[in-house]
Amino acid sequence: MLFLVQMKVNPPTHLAPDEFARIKEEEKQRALEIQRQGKWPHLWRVTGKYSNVSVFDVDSNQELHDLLTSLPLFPFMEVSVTPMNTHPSALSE
Ligand SMILES: O=C(O)CC1=CCC(=O)O1
Repeated sequence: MLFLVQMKVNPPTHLAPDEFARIKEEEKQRALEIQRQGKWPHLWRVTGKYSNVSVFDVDSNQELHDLLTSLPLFPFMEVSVTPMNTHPSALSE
């Protein structure tokens, strides 16, 4: 199942900068782990914004929820999820 996921990061104001830097490094390592598992095939920065556009390839809504909530930055992000189907006019999936 493919999902378009958009994540907007809202950096916390109550954390010291080095603490937030540590969380961002943990986020990177967790994101790399999920990508290596083949569950996160696309991750793009939205130009000019602290935001990304991603595609997740998972087996269920629950699996996507579990992956997203496992991200260390999850408490500091607004996340929107759009389920996707193959388009009938698409040349390839
Ligand atoms: O910086 C972001 O867009 C948030 C994020 C998601 C995965 C990652 O490594 O950073």
